[in-house]
Amino acid sequence: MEHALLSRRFPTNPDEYKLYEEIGEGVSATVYRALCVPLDILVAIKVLDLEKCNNDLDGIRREVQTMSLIDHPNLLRAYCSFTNGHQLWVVMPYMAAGSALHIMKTSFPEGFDEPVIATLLREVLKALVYLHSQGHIHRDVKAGNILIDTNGAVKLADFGVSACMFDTGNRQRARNTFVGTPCWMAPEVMQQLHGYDYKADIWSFGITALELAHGHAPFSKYPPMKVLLMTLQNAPPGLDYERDKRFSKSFKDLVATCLVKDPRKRPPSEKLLKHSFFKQARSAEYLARSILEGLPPLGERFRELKSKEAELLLNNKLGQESKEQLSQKEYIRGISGWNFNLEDLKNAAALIDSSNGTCHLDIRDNKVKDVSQDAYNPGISGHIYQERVNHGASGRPEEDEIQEVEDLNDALSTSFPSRPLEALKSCFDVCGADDPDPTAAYSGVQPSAESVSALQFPKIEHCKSANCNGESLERSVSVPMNLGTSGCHKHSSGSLIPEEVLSPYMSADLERDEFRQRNPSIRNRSGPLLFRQMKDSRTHLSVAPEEPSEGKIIRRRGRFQVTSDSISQKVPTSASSNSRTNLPTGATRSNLKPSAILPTLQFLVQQNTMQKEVLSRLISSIEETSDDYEASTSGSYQSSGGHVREKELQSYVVQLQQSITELYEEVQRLKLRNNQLEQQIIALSKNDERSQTEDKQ
Ligand SMILES: Nc1ncnc2c1ncn2[C@@H]1O[C@H](COP(=O)(O)OP(=O)(O)OP(=O)(O)O)[C@@H](O)[C@H]1O
Repeated sequence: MEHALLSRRFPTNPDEYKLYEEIGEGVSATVYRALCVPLDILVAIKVLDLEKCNNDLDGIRREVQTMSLIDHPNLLRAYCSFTNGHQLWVVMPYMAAGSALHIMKTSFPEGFDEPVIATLLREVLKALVYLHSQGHIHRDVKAGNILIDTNGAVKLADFGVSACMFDTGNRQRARNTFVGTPCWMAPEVMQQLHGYDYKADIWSFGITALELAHGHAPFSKYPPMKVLLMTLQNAPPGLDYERDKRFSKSFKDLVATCLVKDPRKRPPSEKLLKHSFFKQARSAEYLARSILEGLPPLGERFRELKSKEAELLLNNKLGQESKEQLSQKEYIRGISGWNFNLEDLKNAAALIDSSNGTCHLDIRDNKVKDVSQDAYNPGISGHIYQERVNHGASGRPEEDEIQEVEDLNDALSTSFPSRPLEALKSCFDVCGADDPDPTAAYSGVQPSAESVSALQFPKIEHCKSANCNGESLERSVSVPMNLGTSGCHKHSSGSLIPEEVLSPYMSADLERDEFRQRNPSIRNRSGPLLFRQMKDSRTHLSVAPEEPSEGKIIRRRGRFQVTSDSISQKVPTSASSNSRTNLPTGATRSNLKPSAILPTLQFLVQQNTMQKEVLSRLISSIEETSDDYEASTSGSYQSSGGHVREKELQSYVVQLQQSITELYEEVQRLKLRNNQLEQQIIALSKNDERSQTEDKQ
């Protein structure tokens, strides 16, 4: 039936469609229920405003061609698409029950029962297995993109034309809207250091599992900046043993398996599908019976949701918490978190007018609205997501030891992110406003009237690795000068440990640094933020010295790349995976004497102590700074001098935060190395003892 429909010729003339009510809204599009008049078939039409997307139609067309090869029952595929004036219309099957998110908002605010979740997730996972086997990354897995038909059929939606356009165009110039929270975004995508691959979908899948279990995604009540920091710095979210008693052990295990920060440790989708959790998945009929019965029509539900939102905006008071409110609101709209960029965050920050406590939010169409302080839905927003260590990571001594620093960071991120630009730079490797704009030559593309045929729905993204002129922002450490870090005069760019000591153990880093020195203009800008900025640098894509160790690119097609599935077969680059790589150059197990390694070890221990001192200085410095800051903001400190001081303090706090992040990483790295060295020494001592005994005999 479905194939028969897909093969029918859907008209590409807008006059042959009758638009009914609105049934959904995304970042850049509005979705309508509609009738295809000549075929007498109900459809959904996604209408994108091309004028708002500084778009690259050729790029879209190429992608669309690639996507047309995709065909799976769990992926929502478009019937056709065409331009109508400055709009792009995408005609697709009408999924009458709407998204899992909408269903939850209407009838299951606390989330679904486990068999329902298992059924939904199994279908989504089948779609991911297919996509990944084709070398694609969906990149936008979330409850808002799980669409359900009245018969209980489940399809993963959102081919992300909007995102494609944004990713390949210069979105900042085109829109002044703030886009979503990064709740579903994998840490490696946020970091933008080594690119990402299909394992990013596994993370989003884990977050979606939590979303379906609780009715909202982890951190959904927080502003984007905080979500970024929490995702990067805290232990991964998970199902709590106590609070989530209603869920089985296997569900908890599934979530824990997906939400591992190291993408290499996440299972591929194919393996995940074999997880025991999916044994409880049931049929489409079961789904229809258990969650769709009695649901009001989609359009009605959507209207209700919108009016609730409007009511909330009108009724609530304004104030400090409005940042959380923003995030919650965007979440409710089911907005994608993968499309935000620096400019958006700047705009969002600018809209938070801290002077009078009023917050204006421009979500779409440049409409300025009042946003209130109180939470949208006490049931949701009052439910702060408890961070917890949900699997093997738990109780890691390193984490305990740096908890202080994390807490400090957390406190910082709670208190200052009204101007997140600088702080964002520590999380992302992004072009700031000052960066040369590679798309500046863009002169406004007028969409041609020709049809973009056979659009496909899954938002598909490849691992991007591109370059951008400009100073590298990544890994920059800037310890404030007044901290008096006696042993650590090297305040910028990387390790606090002298290179000659570290170099034998850091060959990968060193190679990367060397590469950078040889190619000063080249930065790793992989991921969506990069691609957006670097569409004209595609020739550099193949130069991938910093390509992730996994998901090796096998071939590229347009903006897609095919990655290797057999991650496990790859040579791990982590220090722990091959102790030999950690030995000093030229040393092997057979000829290394403990005495040769001891000085290095002692030096590392010394460095560790030094860094602890630096950390405690940082902590006290930040405490002083916070006091200053509070004093300056709480009093009648309104003069322009005060403003300048405030700015100085903010950038100082940002510097401190960057330093903490770097130091934290450094300490962890050192600890790992120390452990390895210790183990090597123990092993070598044993060897020595054994050979001495043998010699004696
Ligand atoms: N084919 C469809 N049938 C029924 N409802 C749909 C259909 N397509 C989209 N919707 C509804 O419209 C909403 C918005 O869809 P859209 O794909 O534009 O946005 P999104 O994925 O939430 O956002 P983004 O564009 O940021 O990824 C969906 O969450 C869903 O509820």
